[in-house]
Amino acid sequence: MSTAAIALPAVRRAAGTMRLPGSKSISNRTLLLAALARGTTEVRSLLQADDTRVMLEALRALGVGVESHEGHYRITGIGGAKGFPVKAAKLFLGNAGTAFRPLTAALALADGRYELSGVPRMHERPIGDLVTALRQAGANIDYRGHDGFPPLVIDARSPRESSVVRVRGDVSSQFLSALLLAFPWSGAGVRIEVEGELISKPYVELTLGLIEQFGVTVGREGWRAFTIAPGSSYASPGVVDVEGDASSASYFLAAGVLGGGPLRVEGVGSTSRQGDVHFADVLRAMGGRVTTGAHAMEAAGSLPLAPFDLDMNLIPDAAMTAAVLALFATGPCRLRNIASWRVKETDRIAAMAAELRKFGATVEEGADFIAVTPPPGFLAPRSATPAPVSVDTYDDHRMAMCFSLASFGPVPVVINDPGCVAKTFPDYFAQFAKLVS
Ligand SMILES: O=C(O)C1=C[C@@H](OP(=O)(O)O)[C@@H](O)[C@H](O)C1
Ligand SMILES: C=C(OP(=O)(O)O)C(=O)O
Repeated sequence: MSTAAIALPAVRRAAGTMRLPGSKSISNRTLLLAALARGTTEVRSLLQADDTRVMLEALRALGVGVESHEGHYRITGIGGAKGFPVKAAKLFLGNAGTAFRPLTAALALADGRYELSGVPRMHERPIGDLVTALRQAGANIDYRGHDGFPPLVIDARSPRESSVVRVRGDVSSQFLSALLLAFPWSGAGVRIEVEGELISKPYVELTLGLIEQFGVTVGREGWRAFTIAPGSSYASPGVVDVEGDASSASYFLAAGVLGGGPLRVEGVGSTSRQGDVHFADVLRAMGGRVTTGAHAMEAAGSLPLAPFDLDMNLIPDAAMTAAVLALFATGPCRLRNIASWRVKETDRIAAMAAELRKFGATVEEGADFIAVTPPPGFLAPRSATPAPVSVDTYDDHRMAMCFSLASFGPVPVVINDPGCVAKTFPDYFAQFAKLVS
């Protein structure tokens, strides 16, 4: 169900401090690892949003012990067991890639019958490369709708000795992350070979770092192959503090640059493995001033912004923020190597192009790039009664969040269905309103 549109007031200034919500990627990885580990894990500062809610509900439905108290969670792992306590379940996973892909891998190595489905868009997001890889390890997975896409039915794994699994890495890094997360739990040794150029590499580093925190070291040959020793198993580290979400930080850091600053985000900084902390470099390339402490970042700047032409493959989520910033640049900007945008919450290349054009930008799109020539006059002062631009959000939280930055321009902005931010940042618009004027 869609939510009532928000009319954003014209803003000029952005300054202040905000605490970031927990990282989506770390939250869902930690929940699954805690569920698979021996022992109890206390998870602090977990992201409270749709993507983590579906993961928590799925784990509960599978019989994993989940207790919550004042925003902290205690997960009692299933440890040495090679299956989940509940042997048959239907799991609804919304549009959460970080729940759907890793749970598919874990359940494919288990011993029950599970049906996994999501929202209609999730049923258009590819999963075939992961299923193909898991079948090499004896997984019994059937497609309920179209081949290569959810929904899926997973039955108990057939024992198979093959210890090499090949997975394509050029559609989503989540397939490789899913295999890396699940195999140590199965206890079977495996060598995972990556075919094609792996995209979104920092997310795999994040996976490896968290696996290590749960006591398993993965052997690796660069980005081409990863090995998990037979007899591996996860052990709870006791407590995990989830750091702030670096992708969510991108909107506020960008606001700090557009609106003077200083705007400080707390919860993520230079100690983070999240690739999107490097969005700071993109802001610097556009003329912004960004400083990075161990667990906080601060941005300041002024208009106009310098044009950019950048490969965004390592930061596909924060890259959407950069695309909207192109409206404020003094010349054409180009975002390259972003083919994965086409298979995310919506076709983000098409959606971004359509909405930027509403502001008068000239946009060229290709299979894996978007080029934006800013609209003439976008940096001019607001005229007396400009007509508002109504932004469609395509049930994509990032479309809603990044287009809030257009309110620094010369026209009023209306964001349609702003409630879609619930996927990763339910109170985004309230936080944004507190920091801009
Ligand atoms: O592993 C993860 O946590 C994620 C990986 C990325 O997806 P792709 O690997 O499909 O680019 C990213 O866009 C997504 O928001 C989260
Ligand atoms: C691509 C995204 O989500 P998912 O984890 O569902 O892939 C995203 O949050 O931008």
